[in-house]
Amino acid sequence: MPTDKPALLLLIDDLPASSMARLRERFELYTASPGPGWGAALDAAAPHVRAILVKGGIVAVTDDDMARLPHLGLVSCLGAGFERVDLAAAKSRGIAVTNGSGGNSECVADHAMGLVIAVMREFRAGDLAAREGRWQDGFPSPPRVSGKTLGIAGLGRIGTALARRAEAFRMPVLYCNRSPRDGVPWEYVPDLETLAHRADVLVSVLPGGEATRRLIDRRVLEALGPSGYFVNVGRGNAVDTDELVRALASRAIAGAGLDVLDTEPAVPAELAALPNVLLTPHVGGRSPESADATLELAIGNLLAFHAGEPLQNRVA
Ligand SMILES: NC(=O)c1ccc[n+]([C@@H]2O[C@H](COP(=O)([O-])OP(=O)(O)OC[C@H]3O[C@@H](n4cnc5c(N)ncnc54)[C@H](O)[C@@H]3O)[C@@H](O)[C@H]2O)c1
Ligand SMILES: O=C(O)[C@H](O)CO
Repeated sequence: MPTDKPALLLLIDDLPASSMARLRERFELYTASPGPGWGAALDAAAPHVRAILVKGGIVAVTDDDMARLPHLGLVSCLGAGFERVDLAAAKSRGIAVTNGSGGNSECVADHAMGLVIAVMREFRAGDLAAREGRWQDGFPSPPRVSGKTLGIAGLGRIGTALARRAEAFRMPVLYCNRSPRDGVPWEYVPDLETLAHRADVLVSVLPGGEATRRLIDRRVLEALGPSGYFVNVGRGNAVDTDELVRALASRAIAGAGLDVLDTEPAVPAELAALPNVLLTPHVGGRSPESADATLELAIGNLLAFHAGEPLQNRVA
C-alpha cells in the first residue's frame, strides 16, 4: 500500500527495535543485507528509493549498487565511518554522501582516554594479580599518566574531544593531521614519525580507507620507543598489525590499547597472546547516547534531503 512517507533503503540489519520504530515512523522502509538476495532486494527498492541508510564502515556501497538505484540522491552513513562507500562513484553520479561523525565522538574520546589510562597503569595485569591472590607481589610501578605528552593522529571531532580530556590531565598535546587546524591551542606536527618520537602516548583516530592504510608502520612505532604507548580508536587499517605485534613482543614499545583491528572481528593469535596489549571489540563509540545522536543526525539529513534543504556532515 503506497504511503506519503519517503522511501528509505536500509542496509543495516542490527538496529534495536526502538531505532527501527523511529525509522518506520518517518519512512517507508526497504531493506537489503549483503548476501545472495542483495541484487534482487536493491532492484525491488529501485523504483521507490532516493536515499540509503548504511553503516558505511561495514557494508560496501559500490558503483554497481548505485547504478541499480536510478533515483538515488543520498547515501547517509550511520556512524563516522564511510570508507566502504565508493565516494568517487557517488560524486560522478551526483549522489551526496553524509556521515554521523560527531554523534559518537564524546563516547569514543572517553573510551580512548580509558584505554590510555588502562594500558599505561596496567589495569589488566593488576586485575589478574588481585584475582589470583598475588596482591602487589612483584607488581611493577607503572608510569603516571598526568603530565605525559599525548600525540593525536587525526585531529577531527574525536581527536579534539580527546585533547580536551587530556588537558585536564595536564598532558601537553601534539597532533598530526592532513593540515593544521585553525583555532586550536595544540601544536601541529607535520609527520607521524616526529609525532611518535615526541609523544609518550600516541593515539590514532585516523579514518579507514586507502589514504590512511598502514600509515602507522615500523618507523612510527620505533620512533615511539620502548617507553611509549600506542592506542587505536580510529580504524585498524591505519596500522601495520604485523609490525605492531613485533614491536609489542620485542618491547620496542611498552604497550598498546586497541579498540579496532584491521583483521576484525578476527583477533590474531600472536596479538591475543601478548600481555602488554589491552583489547576492546570496536565498542569505543557504542552507548545509548551515541546510538540516539547518530540516528537523530541521520534522520535529520534524510528529511533535509527530501525537503531539498542543506545537509550536515557531507563527505561527498
Ligand atoms: N572505535 C570506534 O567505535 C569509532 C567510532 C567513531 C569513529 N571511529 C573512527 O574514527 C575516525 C575519526 O572520526 P571523527 O568523528 O573524529 O572524524 P573526523 O572526520 O571529524 O576526523 C578525522 C580526522 O582525521 C584526519 N585525517 C584524515 N586522513 C588523514 C591522514 N592521512 N593523515 C592525518 N590526518 C588525517 C582528518 O583531517 C580529520 O581531522 C572515523 O573515520 C572512524 O573510522 C571509530
Ligand atoms: O565509524 C563509527 O562510527 C564506528 O566505528 C562504528 O561503526
